[in-house]
Amino acid sequence: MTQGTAQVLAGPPAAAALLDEARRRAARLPHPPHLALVRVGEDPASVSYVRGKAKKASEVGLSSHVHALPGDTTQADLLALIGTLNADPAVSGILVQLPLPAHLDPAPVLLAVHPAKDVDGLHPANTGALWNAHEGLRPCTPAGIMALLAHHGVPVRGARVVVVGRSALVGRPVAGLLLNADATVTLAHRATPDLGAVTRGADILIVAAGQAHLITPDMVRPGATVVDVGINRVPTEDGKGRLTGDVHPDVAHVAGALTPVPGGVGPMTVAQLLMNTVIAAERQHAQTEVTGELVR
Ligand SMILES: Nc1nc2c(c(=O)[nH]1)N[C@@H](CN(C=O)c1ccc(C(=O)N[C@@H](CCC(=O)O)C(=O)O)cc1)CN2
Repeated sequence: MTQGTAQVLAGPPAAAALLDEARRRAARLPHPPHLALVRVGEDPASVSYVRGKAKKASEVGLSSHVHALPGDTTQADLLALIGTLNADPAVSGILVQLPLPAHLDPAPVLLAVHPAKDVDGLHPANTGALWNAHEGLRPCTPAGIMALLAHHGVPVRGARVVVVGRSALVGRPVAGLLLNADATVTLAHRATPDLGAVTRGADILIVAAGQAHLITPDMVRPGATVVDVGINRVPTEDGKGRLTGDVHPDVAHVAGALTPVPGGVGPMTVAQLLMNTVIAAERQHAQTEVTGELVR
């Protein structure tokens, strides 16, 4: 098979729409929202993602600062920086780029971020709010997936959705968002027996398993919408490597619609982060107007 037939659910136009909204809303605030980007060490992917976030922030009228800490930073020093950023009224949002170096424990770090500044939506106060359908900040890639589906007119309400992958960053929260949107959700993972039998039941299949080409055409219901969250770098003959998703390219011959990799979900992650920063700034502005301080 050489040519795809599925509709391409492109990320850039959906991300541009989200960024336009972030720009419009940021301009209505008394001060530009400020995003603190915390990176520990020099992991090349993290360096590139954080640089991209800062660049996009300035494009939509947000200020940002990259706090680049050395790779041997201690847990105590990282927590101290987060404490300083929490207490700084000029900081609207804090993002700690993941993964952290192996000697650091991410759980206490994510717990230390003030929930009102947690623009990554990973603090338990925000994940709990998500699961209870209460107001809170939502994780960027999952919220970005919802925005991508909405932008391309894919209805979620009443759909049978299968999510493959149960990570805290994508699988679990996207399942929660889909439930809140009245989808019927199945959460599958590497221990799910006969994964294909489960995925073939999906009207919408969301794959965030971190395994290149895990999903093959025989695992997809004809006409289904497939969202590929995987970003896997595979070797090429020229040694440069190439990005590929968790979904085999031949799935394009079976699916009704498919997100590409690159150029699908990835750009939504950054756009949603900036939208979250604007939402956080709006809520902080509204709260300090009433109470004079930010209440946890
Ligand atoms: N604290 C967080 N850490 C990480 C998150 C996150 O949401 N919060 N997500 C990922 C990495 N990530 C953002 O941080 C991210 C991944 C991919 C893209 C993206 O636009 N990808 C492009 C391809 C980029 C390339 O060529 O390498 C695409 O898919 O088109 C943006 C952000 C892990 N860490």
